[in-house]
Amino acid sequence: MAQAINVNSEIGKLKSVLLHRPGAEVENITPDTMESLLFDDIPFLKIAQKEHDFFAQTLRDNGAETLYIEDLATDVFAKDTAVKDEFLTRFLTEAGYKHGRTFDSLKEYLEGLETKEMVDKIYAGVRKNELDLQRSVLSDLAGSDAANPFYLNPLPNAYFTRDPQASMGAGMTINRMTFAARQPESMITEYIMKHHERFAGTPIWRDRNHTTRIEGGDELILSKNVVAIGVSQRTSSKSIQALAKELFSNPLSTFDTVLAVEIPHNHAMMHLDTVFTMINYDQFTVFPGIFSQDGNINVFVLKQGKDGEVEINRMSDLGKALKQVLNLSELDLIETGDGDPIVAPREQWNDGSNTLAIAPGEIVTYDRNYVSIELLKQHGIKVHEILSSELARGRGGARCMSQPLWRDEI
Ligand SMILES: NC(=[NH2+])NCCC[C@H](N)C(=O)O
Repeated sequence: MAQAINVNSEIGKLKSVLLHRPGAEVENITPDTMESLLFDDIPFLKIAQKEHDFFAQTLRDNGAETLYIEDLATDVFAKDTAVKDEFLTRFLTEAGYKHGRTFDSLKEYLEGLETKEMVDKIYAGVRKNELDLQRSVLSDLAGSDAANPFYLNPLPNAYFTRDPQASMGAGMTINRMTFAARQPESMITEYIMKHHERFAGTPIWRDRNHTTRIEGGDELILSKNVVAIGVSQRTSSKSIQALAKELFSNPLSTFDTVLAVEIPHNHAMMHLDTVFTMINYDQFTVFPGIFSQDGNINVFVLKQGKDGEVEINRMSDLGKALKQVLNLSELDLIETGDGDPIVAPREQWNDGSNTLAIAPGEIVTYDRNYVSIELLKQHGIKVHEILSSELARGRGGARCMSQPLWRDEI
């Protein structure tokens, strides 16, 4: 069985990447649902798609195969109706439907679609006016359920393929997402990893069947041995400790160190990769707002201890911790917005730190963050600028919108 995933760094030449093209789900956001759907505005889909296509073409032009998760899901469900049936049953159950009239009608509706159309509908959501269902129970007539125009909510965050899963070495984590708006996304990943022949035999370091949460924006592969994970609004320390234990004990894993980095818990900095990314052997982007007045930050170095336990060493200097775990004598922390008190928060908000390295010292990032871009160039980084006016309204950048499947070794 060929190895499907190989991600042992953040900077190795990007050869294969998982994407999702924004679809109808993005225009199924309303002002009332924007916040619960984790968006800060409603993108204009046509432009968001053009921008995403430009992003994907930039990756292809620089040697990466672009795989779309909706196509992989279609492959799986078109090939095996029993798997499709099981998926729909679990998907509807997780959406809160018990077996009965609505459950049966929804399942029949989705099963009646061509498979690709069904997958698009799973992402887009199912509106109540798509089914002619008699509403005979009170919850259909009054209260929050009645007010919701959807039987199945849209999944507008799906184009941020970084988060519901995380490639790590030769394996993957399939993530228990924090908010209900995104939890269904990783079920699609689960079915692809389980049933798509391309991923047969891929080790799963942690699956989504947990109560403690973790999201891929917090999971950075700093080297073959070191993973950095954010303690953030979206990832709990319990998940990090459990994943570290798995990585240290699983014979298929090469990881022996986890760097847990505690960042502010808020929407703007929801994941570690919104404030910190690795862009070269010894160069990183960093948003200065994650440090205290005296430049400190909570960093915990987790290593294999005695009897399978995890040993934890606390540090307060990110640079020192990175030098220690990566065996670097020097390093270059490049500040978002050149550290300016106005520019830095503005460009961090629009993902100026959320860069995607496609090779050592070569990144893709949103064109709008021109102060950060200028500074990166001054530090010798090759920058590919991508369009961002509509995509950025989802509060994610180039790293958020990509899940590497294969990177060349560095
Ligand atoms: N890796 C990232 N920074 N992902 C950004 C995801 C943005 C998305 N609206 C959310 O709140 O989940």
